[in-house]
Amino acid sequence: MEELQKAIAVHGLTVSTNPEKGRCLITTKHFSPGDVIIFQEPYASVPTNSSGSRCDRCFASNDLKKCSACQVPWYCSSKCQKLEWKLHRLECQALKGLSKDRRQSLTPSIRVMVRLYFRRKLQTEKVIPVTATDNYNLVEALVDHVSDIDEKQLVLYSQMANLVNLILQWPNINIKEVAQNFSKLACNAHTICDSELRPLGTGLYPVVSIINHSCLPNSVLVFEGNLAVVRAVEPIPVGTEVLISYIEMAGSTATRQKALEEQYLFVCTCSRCIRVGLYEDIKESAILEGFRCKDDKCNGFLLRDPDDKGFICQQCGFLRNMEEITKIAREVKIIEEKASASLALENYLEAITMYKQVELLQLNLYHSFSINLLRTREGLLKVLTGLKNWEEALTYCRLTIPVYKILISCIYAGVYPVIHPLLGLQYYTCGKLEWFLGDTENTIKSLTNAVDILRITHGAHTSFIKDLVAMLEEARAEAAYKLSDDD
Ligand SMILES: C[S@@+](CC[C@H](N)C(=O)[O-])C[C@H]1O[C@@H](n2cnc3c(N)ncnc32)[C@H](O)[C@@H]1O
Repeated sequence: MEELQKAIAVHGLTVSTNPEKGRCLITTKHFSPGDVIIFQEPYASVPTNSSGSRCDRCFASNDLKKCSACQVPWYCSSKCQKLEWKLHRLECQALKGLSKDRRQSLTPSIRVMVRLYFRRKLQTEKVIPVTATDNYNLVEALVDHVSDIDEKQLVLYSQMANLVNLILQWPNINIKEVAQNFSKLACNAHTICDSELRPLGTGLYPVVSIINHSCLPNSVLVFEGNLAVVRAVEPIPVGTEVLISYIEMAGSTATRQKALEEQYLFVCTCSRCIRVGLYEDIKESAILEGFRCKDDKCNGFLLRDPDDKGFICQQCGFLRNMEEITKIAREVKIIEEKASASLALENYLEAITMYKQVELLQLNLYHSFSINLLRTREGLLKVLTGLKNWEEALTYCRLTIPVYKILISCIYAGVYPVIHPLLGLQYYTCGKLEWFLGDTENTIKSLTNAVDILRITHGAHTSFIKDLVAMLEEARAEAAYKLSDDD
Protein backbone atom coordinates (compact mmCIF):
# COMPACT_ATOMS: atom_id res chain seq x y z
CA MET A 1 0.00 0.00 0.00
CA GLU A 2 2.87 2.36 0.90
CA GLU A 3 4.48 1.70 -2.48
CA LEU A 4 1.19 2.38 -4.26
CA GLN A 5 0.71 5.63 -2.33
CA LYS A 6 4.23 6.72 -3.37
CA ALA A 7 3.60 5.80 -7.01
CA ILE A 8 0.32 7.70 -7.28
CA ALA A 9 1.43 10.68 -5.17
CA VAL A 10 3.43 11.95 -8.17
CA HIS A 11 0.17 12.02 -10.15
CA GLY A 12 -1.56 14.13 -7.47
CA LEU A 13 -3.52 11.26 -5.91
CA THR A 14 -3.84 9.39 -2.67
CA VAL A 15 -5.83 6.33 -1.55
CA SER A 16 -8.04 6.94 1.45
CA THR A 17 -10.83 4.95 3.13
CA ASN A 18 -14.44 5.89 3.57
CA PRO A 19 -16.64 4.07 6.13
CA GLU A 20 -19.44 3.56 3.57
CA LYS A 21 -17.50 2.89 0.38
CA GLY A 22 -14.21 1.32 1.46
CA ARG A 23 -11.11 2.55 -0.38
CA CYS A 24 -11.40 5.67 -2.50
CA LEU A 25 -9.11 7.76 -4.68
CA ILE A 26 -8.64 11.38 -3.56
CA THR A 27 -6.95 14.24 -5.42
CA THR A 28 -3.97 16.05 -3.90
CA LYS A 29 -3.78 18.52 -6.79
CA HIS A 30 -6.29 20.34 -8.96
CA PHE A 31 -7.40 18.59 -12.17
CA SER A 32 -8.97 20.50 -15.09
CA PRO A 33 -11.42 18.99 -17.61
CA GLY A 34 -9.49 16.75 -19.99
CA ASP A 35 -6.57 16.11 -17.60
CA VAL A 36 -5.54 12.47 -17.29
CA ILE A 37 -6.04 11.46 -13.66
CA ILE A 38 -4.69 7.94 -13.94
CA PHE A 39 -3.92 5.33 -16.59
CA GLN A 40 -3.17 1.63 -16.30
CA GLU A 41 -2.42 -1.49 -18.32
CA PRO A 42 -4.62 -4.46 -17.36
CA TYR A 43 -3.40 -7.06 -14.89
CA ALA A 44 -5.31 -9.51 -17.10
CA SER A 45 -7.59 -8.93 -20.08
CA VAL A 46 -9.23 -10.75 -23.00
CA PRO A 47 -11.34 -9.74 -25.98
CA THR A 48 -14.99 -10.82 -25.81
CA ASN A 49 -16.30 -13.15 -28.48
CA SER A 50 -19.32 -10.97 -29.30
CA SER A 51 -17.16 -8.23 -30.86
CA GLY A 52 -15.78 -10.65 -33.51
CA SER A 53 -12.18 -11.85 -33.55
CA ARG A 54 -9.69 -9.42 -32.01
CA CYS A 55 -5.98 -9.34 -31.19
CA ASP A 56 -5.43 -10.64 -27.67
CA ARG A 57 -2.88 -7.90 -26.98
CA CYS A 58 -4.20 -4.66 -28.55
CA PHE A 59 -7.77 -5.64 -29.55
CA ALA A 60 -7.24 -4.67 -33.21
CA SER A 61 -9.43 -6.55 -35.70
CA ASN A 62 -7.24 -6.40 -38.83
CA ASP A 63 -4.71 -8.88 -40.24
CA LEU A 64 -5.38 -11.45 -37.56
CA LYS A 65 -3.64 -14.80 -37.26
CA LYS A 66 -4.61 -17.50 -34.78
CA CYS A 67 -2.08 -19.14 -32.47
CA SER A 68 -1.34 -22.25 -34.52
CA ALA A 69 -0.71 -24.41 -31.45
CA CYS A 70 -3.78 -23.93 -29.25
CA GLN A 71 -6.07 -22.23 -31.80
CA VAL A 72 -7.50 -19.86 -29.18
CA PRO A 73 -6.02 -16.32 -29.25
CA TRP A 74 -5.64 -14.14 -32.33
CA TYR A 75 -2.77 -11.69 -32.91
CA CYS A 76 -2.65 -8.78 -35.35
CA SER A 77 1.16 -8.79 -35.67
CA SER A 78 4.25 -10.65 -34.57
CA LYS A 79 4.96 -7.63 -32.31
CA CYS A 80 1.75 -8.22 -30.32
CA GLN A 81 2.38 -11.98 -30.31
CA LYS A 82 5.90 -11.46 -28.91
CA LEU A 83 4.67 -9.07 -26.23
CA GLU A 84 2.14 -11.69 -25.09
CA TRP A 85 4.44 -14.67 -25.47
CA LYS A 86 5.71 -15.09 -21.88
CA LEU A 87 2.12 -15.28 -20.67
CA HIS A 88 0.68 -17.13 -23.63
CA ARG A 89 3.41 -19.79 -23.57
CA LEU A 90 1.97 -21.03 -20.26
CA GLU A 91 -1.63 -20.48 -21.35
CA CYS A 92 -1.02 -22.26 -24.65
CA GLN A 93 0.34 -25.41 -22.98
CA ALA A 94 -2.59 -25.48 -20.58
CA LEU A 95 -5.22 -24.91 -23.28
CA LYS A 96 -3.79 -27.67 -25.46
CA GLY A 97 -4.76 -30.12 -22.68
CA LEU A 98 -8.45 -29.39 -23.33
CA SER A 99 -10.63 -30.81 -26.08
CA LYS A 100 -11.01 -28.53 -29.11
CA ASP A 101 -14.69 -27.91 -28.36
CA ARG A 102 -13.98 -26.93 -24.77
CA ARG A 103 -11.11 -24.63 -25.82
CA GLN A 104 -13.31 -22.80 -28.31
CA SER A 105 -16.14 -22.34 -25.84
CA LEU A 106 -14.17 -20.84 -22.95
CA THR A 107 -15.90 -17.72 -21.63
CA PRO A 108 -13.97 -14.43 -21.23
CA SER A 109 -14.28 -14.69 -17.41
CA ILE A 110 -12.58 -18.11 -17.41
CA ARG A 111 -9.85 -16.88 -19.71
CA VAL A 112 -9.21 -13.75 -17.62
CA MET A 113 -8.96 -15.86 -14.47
CA VAL A 114 -6.52 -18.31 -16.07
CA ARG A 115 -4.40 -15.37 -17.26
CA LEU A 116 -4.52 -13.77 -13.83
CA TYR A 117 -3.04 -16.92 -12.26
CA PHE A 118 -0.37 -17.31 -14.93
CA ARG A 119 0.57 -13.65 -14.50
CA ARG A 120 0.87 -14.10 -10.75
CA LYS A 121 3.11 -17.15 -11.37
CA LEU A 122 5.34 -15.20 -13.79
CA GLN A 123 5.66 -12.31 -11.33
CA THR A 124 6.40 -14.66 -8.40
CA GLU A 125 9.11 -16.36 -10.47
CA LYS A 126 10.41 -12.90 -11.53
CA VAL A 127 9.98 -13.73 -15.23
CA ILE A 128 8.05 -10.47 -15.61
CA PRO A 129 8.59 -7.40 -13.42
CA VAL A 130 6.55 -6.46 -10.38
CA THR A 131 5.84 -2.75 -9.86
CA ALA A 132 3.95 -0.67 -7.32
CA THR A 133 0.94 -0.48 -9.65
CA ASP A 134 1.26 -3.92 -11.25
CA ASN A 135 1.29 -6.71 -8.70
CA TYR A 136 -0.94 -9.44 -7.33
CA ASN A 137 -1.20 -7.73 -3.88
CA LEU A 138 -3.42 -5.15 -5.57
CA VAL A 139 -5.71 -7.94 -6.80
CA GLU A 140 -5.79 -9.36 -3.28
CA ALA A 141 -6.89 -5.96 -1.95
CA LEU A 142 -9.98 -5.77 -4.21
CA VAL A 143 -13.43 -6.07 -2.63
CA ASP A 144 -15.19 -9.38 -3.27
CA HIS A 145 -18.55 -9.07 -1.42
CA VAL A 146 -18.51 -12.87 -0.95
CA SER A 147 -20.62 -12.58 2.21
CA ASP A 148 -23.35 -10.75 0.25
CA ILE A 149 -23.63 -13.27 -2.60
CA ASP A 150 -26.48 -15.75 -2.73
CA GLU A 151 -25.93 -19.50 -2.59
CA LYS A 152 -26.72 -20.04 -6.29
CA GLN A 153 -24.05 -17.56 -7.37
CA LEU A 154 -21.51 -19.10 -5.01
CA VAL A 155 -22.16 -22.53 -6.53
CA LEU A 156 -21.64 -21.06 -10.00
CA TYR A 157 -18.33 -19.46 -8.94
CA SER A 158 -17.16 -22.81 -7.49
CA GLN A 159 -18.01 -24.57 -10.75
CA MET A 160 -16.07 -21.93 -12.67
CA ALA A 161 -13.16 -22.30 -10.23
CA ASN A 162 -13.14 -26.06 -10.91
CA LEU A 163 -12.90 -25.40 -14.64
CA VAL A 164 -9.94 -23.05 -14.01
CA ASN A 165 -8.35 -25.83 -11.97
CA LEU A 166 -8.92 -28.26 -14.85
CA ILE A 167 -7.08 -25.88 -17.18
CA LEU A 168 -4.22 -24.95 -14.84
CA GLN A 169 -3.73 -28.49 -13.41
CA TRP A 170 -1.84 -27.08 -10.42
CA PRO A 171 -1.71 -29.55 -7.52
CA ASN A 172 -1.99 -26.95 -4.74
CA ILE A 173 -4.50 -24.55 -6.18
CA ASN A 174 -6.88 -23.02 -3.68
CA ILE A 175 -10.33 -23.49 -5.26
CA LYS A 176 -11.97 -21.29 -2.64
CA GLU A 177 -9.61 -18.45 -3.51
CA VAL A 178 -10.32 -18.87 -7.26
CA ALA A 179 -14.08 -18.71 -6.57
CA GLN A 180 -13.50 -15.60 -4.45
CA ASN A 181 -11.54 -14.07 -7.32
CA PHE A 182 -14.54 -14.61 -9.63
CA SER A 183 -16.53 -12.59 -7.17
CA LYS A 184 -13.82 -9.90 -7.33
CA LEU A 185 -14.01 -9.90 -11.13
CA ALA A 186 -17.78 -9.36 -10.97
CA CYS A 187 -17.51 -6.12 -9.00
CA ASN A 188 -14.12 -4.83 -10.20
CA ALA A 189 -13.50 -5.83 -13.83
CA HIS A 190 -14.15 -3.24 -16.54
CA THR A 191 -15.65 -3.64 -19.99
CA ILE A 192 -12.99 -2.49 -22.44
CA CYS A 193 -14.55 -0.34 -25.20
CA ASP A 194 -13.31 1.25 -28.38
CA SER A 195 -13.32 5.04 -28.87
CA GLU A 196 -16.98 4.89 -29.91
CA LEU A 197 -17.81 3.03 -26.69
CA ARG A 198 -18.50 -0.31 -28.40
CA PRO A 199 -17.54 -3.18 -26.08
CA LEU A 200 -14.43 -5.12 -27.12
CA GLY A 201 -13.33 -7.06 -24.11
CA THR A 202 -12.98 -7.35 -20.39
CA GLY A 203 -10.05 -6.50 -18.13
CA LEU A 204 -8.96 -6.18 -14.53
CA TYR A 205 -7.25 -2.87 -13.66
CA PRO A 206 -6.57 -3.04 -9.90
CA VAL A 207 -5.64 0.64 -9.43
CA VAL A 208 -8.48 1.99 -11.58
CA SER A 209 -10.73 -0.33 -9.55
CA ILE A 210 -10.09 1.78 -6.45
CA ILE A 211 -12.29 4.48 -8.02
CA ASN A 212 -15.82 4.49 -6.63
CA HIS A 213 -19.08 5.12 -8.44
CA SER A 214 -21.32 8.17 -8.69
CA CYS A 215 -24.46 8.59 -10.83
CA LEU A 216 -23.15 12.11 -11.52
CA PRO A 217 -19.39 11.54 -11.80
CA ASN A 218 -16.54 14.04 -12.17
CA SER A 219 -14.44 11.73 -14.38
CA VAL A 220 -14.78 9.32 -17.25
CA LEU A 221 -13.05 6.01 -18.01
CA VAL A 222 -12.08 5.43 -21.64
CA PHE A 223 -9.70 2.97 -23.31
CA GLU A 224 -6.87 3.33 -25.78
CA GLY A 225 -6.46 -0.26 -27.01
CA ASN A 226 -6.46 -2.06 -23.67
CA LEU A 227 -4.94 0.86 -21.73
CA ALA A 228 -7.50 2.26 -19.25
CA VAL A 229 -7.43 6.07 -19.02
CA VAL A 230 -9.41 8.11 -16.49
CA ARG A 231 -9.93 11.79 -17.38
CA ALA A 232 -11.55 14.66 -15.50
CA VAL A 233 -14.77 15.95 -17.11
CA GLU A 234 -15.11 18.92 -14.77
CA PRO A 235 -12.72 20.93 -12.58
CA ILE A 236 -11.73 18.70 -9.64
CA PRO A 237 -10.31 20.63 -6.69
CA VAL A 238 -7.68 19.30 -4.25
CA GLY A 239 -9.10 16.90 -1.68
CA THR A 240 -11.99 15.67 -3.89
CA GLU A 241 -12.91 12.04 -4.48
CA VAL A 242 -12.39 10.87 -8.08
CA LEU A 243 -15.66 9.28 -9.25
CA ILE A 244 -16.70 7.46 -12.41
CA SER A 245 -20.02 5.91 -13.34
CA TYR A 246 -20.19 2.09 -13.41
CA ILE A 247 -23.56 2.08 -15.17
CA GLU A 248 -25.74 3.88 -17.74
CA MET A 249 -26.64 7.11 -15.96
CA ALA A 250 -29.84 7.79 -17.94
CA GLY A 251 -32.28 5.84 -15.82
CA SER A 252 -34.64 6.42 -12.93
CA THR A 253 -33.13 6.23 -9.46
CA ALA A 254 -34.85 2.85 -8.95
CA THR A 255 -33.34 1.46 -12.19
CA ARG A 256 -29.84 2.72 -11.37
CA GLN A 257 -29.94 1.47 -7.81
CA LYS A 258 -31.18 -1.95 -8.92
CA ALA A 259 -28.32 -2.24 -11.44
CA LEU A 260 -25.72 -1.22 -8.83
CA GLU A 261 -27.09 -3.56 -6.18
CA GLU A 262 -27.27 -6.53 -8.55
CA GLN A 263 -23.83 -6.16 -10.10
CA TYR A 264 -21.76 -4.30 -7.50
CA LEU A 265 -23.66 -5.18 -4.32
CA PHE A 266 -23.97 -1.72 -2.78
CA VAL A 267 -26.67 0.86 -2.19
CA CYS A 268 -25.66 4.06 -3.93
CA THR A 269 -25.87 7.24 -1.87
CA CYS A 270 -24.35 9.59 -4.45
CA SER A 271 -25.51 13.19 -4.92
CA ARG A 272 -28.23 12.04 -7.36
CA CYS A 273 -29.38 9.01 -5.37
CA ILE A 274 -29.79 10.85 -2.04
CA ARG A 275 -32.58 12.85 -3.68
CA VAL A 276 -34.68 9.66 -3.89
CA GLY A 277 -38.29 10.37 -2.97
CA LEU A 278 -37.92 14.15 -3.35
CA TYR A 279 -40.21 15.84 -5.86
CA GLU A 280 -37.28 16.61 -8.24
CA ASP A 281 -36.18 12.95 -8.26
CA ILE A 282 -39.73 11.69 -8.83
CA LYS A 283 -40.11 14.14 -11.72
CA GLU A 284 -36.76 13.17 -13.26
CA SER A 285 -37.58 9.45 -13.06
CA ALA A 286 -41.09 10.06 -14.50
CA ILE A 287 -39.59 11.93 -17.46
CA LEU A 288 -36.89 9.33 -18.13
CA GLU A 289 -39.06 6.23 -17.87
CA GLY A 290 -42.65 7.44 -17.53
CA PHE A 291 -45.57 8.22 -19.78
CA ARG A 292 -46.64 11.25 -21.81
CA CYS A 293 -49.72 13.41 -21.43
CA LYS A 294 -52.61 12.46 -23.69
CA ASP A 295 -52.81 16.12 -24.76
CA ASP A 296 -50.36 16.37 -27.68
CA LYS A 297 -49.52 19.98 -26.88
CA CYS A 298 -48.69 19.32 -23.22
CA ASN A 299 -45.17 18.27 -22.21
CA GLY A 300 -46.07 17.48 -18.59
CA PHE A 301 -44.91 14.37 -16.78
CA LEU A 302 -47.31 11.78 -15.36
CA LEU A 303 -47.55 10.26 -11.89
CA ARG A 304 -49.67 7.35 -10.74
CA ASP A 305 -53.15 8.42 -9.68
CA PRO A 306 -53.84 7.61 -5.98
CA ASP A 307 -56.94 5.54 -6.92
CA ASP A 308 -54.79 3.46 -9.29
CA LYS A 309 -57.01 4.20 -12.29
CA GLY A 310 -54.08 5.40 -14.34
CA PHE A 311 -51.52 8.20 -14.49
CA ILE A 312 -52.24 11.91 -14.04
CA CYS A 313 -50.42 14.68 -15.90
CA GLN A 314 -48.80 16.95 -13.31
CA GLN A 315 -49.13 19.93 -15.64
CA CYS A 316 -52.70 19.83 -16.97
CA GLY A 317 -54.34 17.23 -14.73
CA PHE A 318 -55.50 14.86 -17.54
CA LEU A 319 -55.80 11.20 -16.53
CA ARG A 320 -54.36 8.52 -18.77
CA ASN A 321 -56.23 5.32 -18.37
CA MET A 322 -54.27 2.32 -17.03
CA GLU A 323 -55.86 -0.08 -19.52
CA GLU A 324 -54.82 2.04 -22.50
CA ILE A 325 -51.24 2.33 -21.20
CA THR A 326 -50.99 -1.41 -20.51
CA LYS A 327 -52.36 -2.22 -23.97
CA ILE A 328 -49.78 -0.05 -25.79
CA ALA A 329 -46.94 -1.26 -23.56
CA ARG A 330 -47.87 -4.86 -24.35
CA GLU A 331 -47.94 -4.14 -28.08
CA VAL A 332 -44.51 -2.46 -27.87
CA LYS A 333 -43.08 -5.51 -26.09
CA ILE A 334 -44.44 -7.95 -28.68
CA ILE A 335 -43.19 -5.97 -31.69
CA GLU A 336 -39.81 -5.30 -30.03
CA GLU A 337 -39.30 -9.03 -29.53
CA LYS A 338 -40.15 -9.75 -33.16
CA ALA A 339 -37.88 -6.91 -34.34
CA SER A 340 -34.95 -8.18 -32.33
CA ALA A 341 -35.54 -11.72 -33.69
CA SER A 342 -35.48 -10.30 -37.26
CA LEU A 343 -32.28 -8.44 -36.45
CA ALA A 344 -30.68 -11.63 -35.16
CA LEU A 345 -31.62 -13.34 -38.45
CA GLU A 346 -30.15 -10.34 -40.36
CA ASN A 347 -33.57 -9.48 -41.84
CA TYR A 348 -32.68 -5.81 -41.54
CA LEU A 349 -35.50 -4.30 -43.63
CA GLU A 350 -38.11 -6.25 -41.70
CA ALA A 351 -36.46 -5.19 -38.42
CA ILE A 352 -36.50 -1.52 -39.48
CA THR A 353 -40.21 -1.67 -40.32
CA MET A 354 -40.96 -3.14 -36.92
CA TYR A 355 -38.74 -0.74 -34.98
CA LYS A 356 -40.51 2.13 -36.72
CA GLN A 357 -43.83 0.70 -35.47
CA VAL A 358 -42.31 0.57 -31.99
CA GLU A 359 -41.17 4.19 -32.34
CA LEU A 360 -44.71 5.29 -33.28
CA LEU A 361 -46.24 3.45 -30.35
CA GLN A 362 -43.60 4.82 -27.97
CA LEU A 363 -44.21 8.36 -29.22
CA ASN A 364 -47.79 7.89 -28.08
CA LEU A 365 -46.79 6.18 -24.85
CA TYR A 366 -43.71 7.83 -23.39
CA HIS A 367 -42.59 11.35 -22.49
CA SER A 368 -40.69 12.99 -25.37
CA PHE A 369 -37.41 12.85 -23.36
CA SER A 370 -37.93 9.20 -22.51
CA ILE A 371 -34.88 7.00 -22.70
CA ASN A 372 -36.98 4.15 -24.12
CA LEU A 373 -37.75 6.23 -27.18
CA LEU A 374 -34.12 7.37 -27.34
CA ARG A 375 -32.86 3.77 -27.37
CA THR A 376 -35.33 2.76 -30.12
CA ARG A 377 -34.12 5.66 -32.28
CA GLU A 378 -30.49 4.81 -31.59
CA GLY A 379 -31.22 1.23 -32.62
CA LEU A 380 -32.77 2.44 -35.87
CA LEU A 381 -29.78 4.73 -36.45
CA LYS A 382 -27.41 1.78 -36.06
CA VAL A 383 -29.30 -0.54 -38.43
CA LEU A 384 -29.83 2.22 -41.03
CA THR A 385 -26.13 3.14 -40.89
CA GLY A 386 -25.25 -0.53 -41.38
CA LEU A 387 -27.43 -0.49 -44.51
CA LYS A 388 -25.71 2.73 -45.68
CA ASN A 389 -29.07 4.52 -45.67
CA TRP A 390 -27.30 7.77 -44.69
CA GLU A 391 -30.30 10.04 -45.12
CA GLU A 392 -32.66 8.22 -42.80
CA ALA A 393 -29.83 7.45 -40.38
CA LEU A 394 -29.13 11.20 -40.17
CA THR A 395 -32.79 11.92 -39.43
CA TYR A 396 -32.66 9.56 -36.46
CA CYS A 397 -29.29 10.84 -35.30
CA ARG A 398 -30.60 14.41 -35.29
CA LEU A 399 -33.64 13.32 -33.26
CA THR A 400 -31.42 11.96 -30.50
CA ILE A 401 -29.17 15.03 -30.01
CA PRO A 402 -31.77 17.34 -28.35
CA VAL A 403 -32.60 14.55 -25.89
CA TYR A 404 -28.92 14.17 -24.92
CA LYS A 405 -28.70 17.94 -24.48
CA ILE A 406 -31.76 17.89 -22.20
CA LEU A 407 -30.29 14.98 -20.23
CA ILE A 408 -27.16 17.06 -19.66
CA SER A 409 -28.64 20.41 -18.82
CA CYS A 410 -32.30 20.62 -18.07
CA ILE A 411 -33.41 17.95 -15.66
CA TYR A 412 -32.36 19.22 -12.24
CA ALA A 413 -28.76 18.35 -11.38
CA GLY A 414 -28.26 16.83 -14.85
CA VAL A 415 -28.62 13.17 -15.78
CA TYR A 416 -25.22 13.26 -17.50
CA PRO A 417 -22.25 15.48 -16.57
CA VAL A 418 -21.81 18.65 -18.69
CA ILE A 419 -19.09 16.91 -20.69
CA HIS A 420 -20.28 13.46 -21.65
CA PRO A 421 -18.82 11.22 -24.38
CA LEU A 422 -22.24 10.01 -25.58
CA LEU A 423 -23.25 13.50 -26.76
CA GLY A 424 -19.81 14.02 -28.34
CA LEU A 425 -20.12 10.70 -30.18
CA GLN A 426 -23.62 11.52 -31.34
CA TYR A 427 -22.31 14.79 -32.87
CA TYR A 428 -19.49 12.75 -34.42
CA THR A 429 -21.96 10.31 -36.03
CA CYS A 430 -24.10 13.21 -37.22
CA GLY A 431 -21.04 14.93 -38.74
CA LYS A 432 -19.94 11.76 -40.55
CA LEU A 433 -23.43 11.22 -42.01
CA GLU A 434 -23.61 14.87 -43.13
CA TRP A 435 -20.17 14.48 -44.71
CA PHE A 436 -21.29 11.37 -46.65
CA LEU A 437 -24.34 13.34 -47.84
CA GLY A 438 -22.21 16.29 -48.98
CA ASP A 439 -23.64 18.73 -46.42
CA THR A 440 -20.34 20.47 -45.64
CA GLU A 441 -21.80 23.35 -43.64
CA ASN A 442 -23.55 21.09 -41.12
CA THR A 443 -20.58 18.68 -41.07
CA ILE A 444 -18.43 21.54 -39.78
CA LYS A 445 -20.96 22.44 -37.08
CA SER A 446 -21.43 18.84 -35.91
CA LEU A 447 -17.74 17.90 -35.96
CA THR A 448 -16.80 21.12 -34.14
CA ASN A 449 -19.26 20.20 -31.38
CA ALA A 450 -17.87 16.64 -31.37
CA VAL A 451 -14.25 17.83 -31.06
CA ASP A 452 -15.14 20.25 -28.22
CA ILE A 453 -16.47 17.37 -26.11
CA LEU A 454 -14.36 14.40 -27.22
CA ARG A 455 -10.98 16.13 -26.91
CA ILE A 456 -11.78 16.35 -23.18
CA THR A 457 -13.12 12.81 -22.70
CA HIS A 458 -10.81 11.01 -25.16
CA GLY A 459 -7.67 13.22 -24.98
CA ALA A 460 -6.55 15.77 -27.56
CA HIS A 461 -3.51 13.76 -28.65
CA THR A 462 -5.08 10.36 -29.30
CA SER A 463 -5.29 9.00 -32.84
CA PHE A 464 -9.10 9.02 -32.62
CA ILE A 465 -9.18 12.79 -32.00
CA LYS A 466 -6.39 13.44 -34.52
CA ASP A 467 -8.47 11.64 -37.20
CA LEU A 468 -11.57 13.55 -36.14
CA VAL A 469 -9.75 16.91 -36.31
CA ALA A 470 -8.34 15.95 -39.74
CA MET A 471 -11.89 15.23 -40.96
CA LEU A 472 -13.02 18.62 -39.65
CA GLU A 473 -10.08 20.37 -41.36
CA GLU A 474 -10.98 18.64 -44.62
CA ALA A 475 -14.60 19.81 -44.32
CA ARG A 476 -13.42 23.36 -43.59
CA ALA A 477 -11.07 23.29 -46.60
CA GLU A 478 -13.90 22.08 -48.82
CA ALA A 479 -16.23 24.81 -47.52
CA ALA A 480 -13.54 27.45 -48.20
CA TYR A 481 -12.98 26.04 -51.70
CA LYS A 482 -16.75 26.09 -52.43
CA LEU A 483 -16.92 29.69 -51.20
CA SER A 484 -14.02 30.80 -53.41
CA ASP A 485 -15.59 28.95 -56.35
CA ASP A 486 -18.91 30.78 -55.79
CA ASP A 487 -17.04 34.14 -55.75
C1 LIG B 1 -14.56 -1.20 -8.00
S1 LIG B 1 -14.75 -1.24 -6.29
C2 LIG B 1 -14.31 0.39 -5.82
C3 LIG B 1 -13.25 0.43 -4.73
C4 LIG B 1 -13.68 -0.10 -3.38
N1 LIG B 1 -14.26 0.97 -2.62
C5 LIG B 1 -12.54 -0.74 -2.64
O1 LIG B 1 -12.48 -0.55 -1.44
O2 LIG B 1 -11.75 -1.46 -3.26
C6 LIG B 1 -16.48 -1.29 -6.21
C7 LIG B 1 -17.00 -1.42 -4.81
O3 LIG B 1 -16.80 -0.20 -4.09
C8 LIG B 1 -17.93 0.14 -3.30
N2 LIG B 1 -18.54 1.36 -3.86
C9 LIG B 1 -18.25 1.95 -5.04
N3 LIG B 1 -18.96 3.07 -5.21
C10 LIG B 1 -19.74 3.21 -4.13
C11 LIG B 1 -20.71 4.15 -3.72
N4 LIG B 1 -21.03 5.19 -4.47
N5 LIG B 1 -21.34 3.96 -2.54
C12 LIG B 1 -21.04 2.89 -1.74
N6 LIG B 1 -20.12 1.94 -2.08
C13 LIG B 1 -19.47 2.11 -3.24
C14 LIG B 1 -18.87 -1.06 -3.40
O4 LIG B 1 -18.55 -1.95 -2.38
C15 LIG B 1 -18.50 -1.65 -4.75
O5 LIG B 1 -18.81 -3.00 -4.88
